[in-house]
Amino acid sequence: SKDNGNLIRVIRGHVAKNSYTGKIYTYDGLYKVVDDWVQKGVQGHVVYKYKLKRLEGQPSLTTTEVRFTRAEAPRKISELPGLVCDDISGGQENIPIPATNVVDDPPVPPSGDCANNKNCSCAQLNGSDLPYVSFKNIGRLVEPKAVVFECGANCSCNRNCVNRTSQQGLQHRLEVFKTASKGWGVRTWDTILPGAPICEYVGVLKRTEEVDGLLHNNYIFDIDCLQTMKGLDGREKRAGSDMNMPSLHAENDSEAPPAPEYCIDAGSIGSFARFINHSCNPNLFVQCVLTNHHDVKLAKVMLFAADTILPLQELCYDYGYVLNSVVSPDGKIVKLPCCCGAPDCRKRLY
Ligand SMILES: C[S@@+](CC[C@H](N)C(=O)[O-])C[C@H]1O[C@@H](n2cnc3c(N)ncnc32)[C@H](O)[C@@H]1O
Repeated sequence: SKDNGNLIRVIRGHVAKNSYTGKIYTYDGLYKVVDDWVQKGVQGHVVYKYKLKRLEGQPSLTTTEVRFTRAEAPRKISELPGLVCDDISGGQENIPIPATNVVDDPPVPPSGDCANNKNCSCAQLNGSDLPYVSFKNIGRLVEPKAVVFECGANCSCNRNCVNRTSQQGLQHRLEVFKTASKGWGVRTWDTILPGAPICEYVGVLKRTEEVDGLLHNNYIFDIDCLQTMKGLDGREKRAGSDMNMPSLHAENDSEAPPAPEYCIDAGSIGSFARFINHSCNPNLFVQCVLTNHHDVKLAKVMLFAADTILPLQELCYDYGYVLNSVVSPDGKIVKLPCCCGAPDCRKRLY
């Protein structure tokens, strides 16, 4: 109960003799013992009880704190009111240390998240603002970028830093399903908001020259930040680019950017991302992301939501092939009809 704003509580247990008249720290502050007595417990045992008065001059208690201190500590981290971080240690401790904030509106996490750190060098590489905003603890990409510079192993922030959005793993419930005309596809069970991260395109990292001419491998993704930036236009402009991308190819600015040197082959090993189909009117877009190094040739390839995607909609992105660019060993152009069904479908993938 409260007495002139100072909490009075009764606790059971033992208090060391020399601190009997002294002060006691509990979950919710500093107390003075104002009374004590002994009772018989229900099973006949002796129970020592102490009446404590919260010392004045401490910050006033909020209702949430009072409720919390009267109950057991919460069993699940996800149920903590005002949860701003699941584990402030970023997985470094054996037991996660959550952080809560029921004071600020909106609640902000303690430092360790670059959202509050104007000195974050990774954040600065992205321009003046962070590439992501946090919404309900999920980062969302504000706008497509040539490349996103995320915090990584060399940064002091923790695993939950908003500038590590692509490293947070799957955020939505998805299903791999058989489509009528495109083989397997992927659809969502949850509403996905624009800019939300979907997944990384995962597979075996290979040199593009190793896979050139492999017509029967449909799961190869070139690591091509130029195309990422400009969509289809990027690759078409490769031959004579006048694009201004100083951060990507400052060394040979006057020359056309080189063809992608590396690709990700999900033909034999990969994640569900390999089942995401092409659409000429996609709801995902491709974004190159750098986390632990700054080599754009080896950027991570991520898929982000381009739109609000409703439950049971199929996820798809633009594969970005240039028409007539796939040629068989005997020199014939290989064509693949598109079944995306978009009103403005280009009718062929390549
Ligand atoms: C990366 S895989 C996607 C998963 C594939 N549907 C499966 O069953 O494994 C790419 C292949 O899927 C098919 N595909 C993807 N999008 C398509 C589309 N819009 N129209 C027709 N086929 C498509 C093509 O065979 C393409 O080579």
